[in-house]
Amino acid sequence: MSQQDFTLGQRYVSDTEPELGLGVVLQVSTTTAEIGFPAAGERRTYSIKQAPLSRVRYNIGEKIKHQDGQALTITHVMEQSGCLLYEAVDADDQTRAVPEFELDSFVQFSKPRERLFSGQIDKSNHFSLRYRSRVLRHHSEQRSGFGLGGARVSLLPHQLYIASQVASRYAPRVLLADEVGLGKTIEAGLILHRQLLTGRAHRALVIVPDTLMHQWLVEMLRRFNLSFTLLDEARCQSLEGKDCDDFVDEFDEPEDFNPEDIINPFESAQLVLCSLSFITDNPERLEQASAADWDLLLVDEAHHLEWNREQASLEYQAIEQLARVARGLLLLTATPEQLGVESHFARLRLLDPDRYYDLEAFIAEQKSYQPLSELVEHLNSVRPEDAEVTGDLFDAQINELAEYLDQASIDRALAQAKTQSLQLAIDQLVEVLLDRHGTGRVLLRNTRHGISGFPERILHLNPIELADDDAKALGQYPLEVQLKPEGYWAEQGDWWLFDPRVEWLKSLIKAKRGHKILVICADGDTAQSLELYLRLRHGIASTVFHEGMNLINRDRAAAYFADMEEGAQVLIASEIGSEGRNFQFSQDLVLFDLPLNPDLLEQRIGRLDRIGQAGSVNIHLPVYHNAAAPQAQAKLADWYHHGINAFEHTCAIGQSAFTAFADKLVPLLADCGADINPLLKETADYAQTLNDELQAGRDKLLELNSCRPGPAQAMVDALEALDEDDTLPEYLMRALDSFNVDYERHSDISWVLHPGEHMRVDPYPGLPESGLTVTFDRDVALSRDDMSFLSWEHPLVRGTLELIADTEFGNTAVATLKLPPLKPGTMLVEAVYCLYTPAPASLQLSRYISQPVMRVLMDTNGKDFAQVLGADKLNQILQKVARPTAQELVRHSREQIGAVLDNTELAVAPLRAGQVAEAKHKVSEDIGREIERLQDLAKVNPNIRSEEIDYLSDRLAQSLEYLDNASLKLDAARVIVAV
Ligand SMILES: Nc1ncnc2c1ncn2[C@@H]1O[C@H](COP(=O)(O)OP(=O)(O)OP(=O)(O)O)[C@@H](O)[C@H]1O
Repeated sequence: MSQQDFTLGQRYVSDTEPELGLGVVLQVSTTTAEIGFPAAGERRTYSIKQAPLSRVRYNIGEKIKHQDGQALTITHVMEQSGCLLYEAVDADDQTRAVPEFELDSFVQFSKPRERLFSGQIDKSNHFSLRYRSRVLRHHSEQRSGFGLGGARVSLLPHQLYIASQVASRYAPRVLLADEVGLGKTIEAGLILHRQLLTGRAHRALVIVPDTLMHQWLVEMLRRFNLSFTLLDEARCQSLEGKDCDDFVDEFDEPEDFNPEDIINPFESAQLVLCSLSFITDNPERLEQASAADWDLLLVDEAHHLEWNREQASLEYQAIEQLARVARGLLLLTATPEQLGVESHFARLRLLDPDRYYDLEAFIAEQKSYQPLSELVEHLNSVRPEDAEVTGDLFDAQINELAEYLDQASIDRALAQAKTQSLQLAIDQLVEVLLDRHGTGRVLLRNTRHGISGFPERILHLNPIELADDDAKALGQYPLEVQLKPEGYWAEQGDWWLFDPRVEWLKSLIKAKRGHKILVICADGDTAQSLELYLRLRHGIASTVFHEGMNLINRDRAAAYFADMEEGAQVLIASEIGSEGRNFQFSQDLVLFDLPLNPDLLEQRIGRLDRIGQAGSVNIHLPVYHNAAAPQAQAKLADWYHHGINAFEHTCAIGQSAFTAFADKLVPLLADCGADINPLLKETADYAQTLNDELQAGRDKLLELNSCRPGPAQAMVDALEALDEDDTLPEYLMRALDSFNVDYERHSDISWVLHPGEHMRVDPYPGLPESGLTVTFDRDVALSRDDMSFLSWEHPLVRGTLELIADTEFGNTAVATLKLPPLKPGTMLVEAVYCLYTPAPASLQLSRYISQPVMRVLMDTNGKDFAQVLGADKLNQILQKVARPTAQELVRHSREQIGAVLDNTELAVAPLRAGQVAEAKHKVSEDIGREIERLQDLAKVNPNIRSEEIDYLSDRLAQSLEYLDNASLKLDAARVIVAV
C-alpha cells in the first residue's frame, strides 16, 4: 500500500496474512513500523514505504467488539492525534467510548463487505474463478452419476446400475452376488465412493480374507482414491501405545488407569480394513470393532460365513455381531449357495432379520417366482418400441396383474397407457412388479448370460495312464486321497518323484514357454513341494502362494507372477490362497486336482475368467486313466463336464445339482470300478430342467432387477459425455495458476503437477510433495497406473473447489471496464449471493436447489445489468486495477458502494423465497414418493424395513426445516468502474 502515517495505537490488518487478526502499531521509526498481532501472538516489522497493511477504520452503524468481549454498535467516530476514538452503544443502549487500541484483536475479515472496506482486495480474476468454482461445484454435485464417474474403472452398465441403485439408498443392506469376476469389488467400491461423496456415509469397515487385504487396499486407493487403514494386531498395539517400552510403566499405578485412555484402534480412522481371521481369532478386537460406529460394513467372500440349524460358525457369529451395529451392510460373494441353501438363507438374515426368519418359507418362496417372471416377460413382449403409441392392455394381462397389484395401481397404469404412452405404462408396471416381489432389493446378481464380451473357456482333459497296480491300489483309499493322490504317492517316498501328474505338468510348462500358467491345487503343502521341485530341479521360473505365507510374501509372489518381463512363468497356488485374486493376465489354468464342490471349481476358474481377460481361458486337467479301474478324478471330471457343464460355462445350478446328487455321486466316485455313466445322464437332465426353471424364474427376475439395460446405458452415456467435456482441464489450469502450483502439459490429456515454490497454500490439497502425473482420459488412466485419473471427483479437484469456495479467496475485487454505453466514472457492483443452508451433508439439500448461486450487477441507480453482461462476457472485458488504487477507490466511494450492496441484497431477497419453495416442493416430491412407494411395497413385500420408512420421514421433516432456515449470504463483491 502507499506510504502511511503510522501512529502508535492505530489498528491495521495484514493484506498478505489476514489470519493474524487485527494488528496494533507498537513502534515507529523513520523507515519501519512494528506491528503486534495480539490474537496470533506475533510481531512483524514492515518498511513504511511498502507495508502490505490496510488501516482498519469502522463507520457509524458498524458492529465492533471491545477486547473485554462486549459487542457494540458505533454511533460516532472521532480522530485524536492520528488515532480513532469510537463512540458506541451496547445492547442496552448504554454509550461507551472505545479507543481503537482497545478493539478486540481476534477479528477475522472474511465476509466480503468487511474485507472490501478494510482494504482486503483480491485480484479480479480470482473473483471470477470463485464464481465459476461455485457454479461448477453445484453442477458436479447435482449430476445423477455423482460419485460414480470419478473412479478409475471402465464404465460398465451392469456395475453402474447396481452401484447407483444401492448407493442411493440410506444404509443399504444387500448381497452383491454377481458371478465370479464380474466386478463385485468394483461395485462395492463405487457404492462406498458415492456414499462417502454424497455424505450418506462417513465411516466404513471392510472385512476380507487375509489373502485379499493388500488387493483391497490397493484397489480402493488406485481406483477410488480411498485410503484405508489396515488393522492387524501389530498396528492395533502400536495405536494403543503398547509397542512403547514405557507403556507398562505408564499404567503401573492402578489409580493412573482410566479406561477412557484406551484408544479403540477401530476409531483411529474413517476407513478401516482388516481380515476376517483377525476378528475371529481376537475376541477383544471384535469387541472393539463392534464398539465403533459404522455407516457401512463390507464383507468380501461372504460364502465363508457358514451357518446351519445346529451351529453358526465363528465367522458367521462375528459378522452377525458387527452387522447388528453397522447401519449399512454389503456382503459380497459370487457363490452364495456354496455352503448350501441354509447358509445362503442365514446370510440374507444378516441383511434383514425381520424378512428372513423362516428357512422353510424361504425355500418355498424361491420356487414361486416363475409365474411372476412369466408375467414380466409377457408384458415386455407386448411393449411397443415407439414411445408415442398409446393403447389398451389385453384382458389376459390385466387379469394376471390383478394377482400381484391392487386395483388402483392397475387403473393408474391403464389410464397412462391410454392417454400418455403404452411403453411408459408397461415400463412402470414392470418396475413395480420387480420392486414389490422377489428378493430384488436384497440380492443383486449379474450373470455372464446378461453381459457380453466374456472369453471362451476351453477344457483340455489330459488322461495320464496309470499302471494297473497303482490304479487298483489307489482305488482302495478313502475318496479324499483319491481326489488328492499325492497322499498315496507319499507312501513310496517324495510324492513328486512318483506322481505322474508332476512329469506331465513339467512338460506342459516347457511346451508353453512364454505363457503365464496358474496352477491351483487343494493343499498348501502340495503347492509348496511342487513349486520347490519344479524350480530347483527343473529351473522353472515359478513362485508359490498359499495360506501359510504372510501377507507381504503372498503379495510379493503375486507381483512376481504378474511381472510380464522378468516375472515367474508359473504360480502354484493353494485353494484358499488364490481366492478372489486377479490373474486375468494369464490364459492357462492347471487344475492339479479337482475340488468336490462346484462353487470351488467356479472360484478357481474365475481367477482367469474375469473382466479384463483378453484371450480364451484354457483349463488343463490331468486325470489318471485306467480302463480297468476308472479313477475318482476322472469320474468327477466327467460329472462336472457332462453332468453340469461346469468347466466351459459358469454354472448357476452347480451347487443345487451337487446337493441333489451328492448321495449317489460320492459313493460312485469312491468305488473304483463303478460306472458313472447312468448318473451323468440323470444329472444332465436335472441340470437342463433346473437351468430352464431358473432362467424362467428366479434368475430371470434377478437379472431383470440387477440390470435394467435402458437406464444402465443412459448412465454410461452421461458419464462418457462428461469424460469428453473439456471444462475440467480448462478450469483446473486457471485454478493451479492462481495458487502457483507448477504444472507441465505433456499433452492435452496428461499433465505433471508439482508443488510450486510460492504456492498460496502448502500443502496443496490432493497434491503430494513429490508431485503427481495426471490424465483426464479414462482409457489412458486404465492403462497407466502411474497416472492419476483426474475427474470432478478427484481429491485434488474437490480440494481445489473447496479451497476456493469455502475460504475468502477472491471474495472481493475491484476492476475497470471500457464499454462505450457506460459513461466513464459509472460505478457498478457485482455481487454474488449464495443460498446458504447449514444442513448436514447427508441430506444433500443442494441437489434440490436449482440455482444456489445468484449474481447481480448493479449500478448506483439500482439498475441490474447481470443479464446483459453475463459472467463470462464481463470477465473478458474487465481490466485489472493495482491494489493501492483499488483500496483508495473503495475508501473514497465507501458509502456509495455500501448503498449499492444494500440494493443488491434487496434485489435478490425475493429470489430466496422462490428457491426455497421450489426446493421444498422437490424434496417433498422426491422423498414423499419414495415413502409412498415403500409403504405400498411393505404391504406386499416384507423386504422393506420399517427403519427405512422412518428414516425417510425423518429425513423429509429435517430437510424441510433446514430449507426454511436457508438464508441468502453475500459470497463475493466486485466493484467495477467504467473508464
Ligand atoms: N469396471 C471395471 N473397470 C476395470 N476393471 C474392472 C472393472 N470391473 C472389474 N474389473 C477388474 O476385473 C477383475 C474382477 O473384478 P472384481 O475383483 O471386482 O470381481 P469379483 O466379482 O469381486 O471377483 P470374485 O468373484 O473373484 O471375488 C478385477 O481385476 C477388476 O479390477
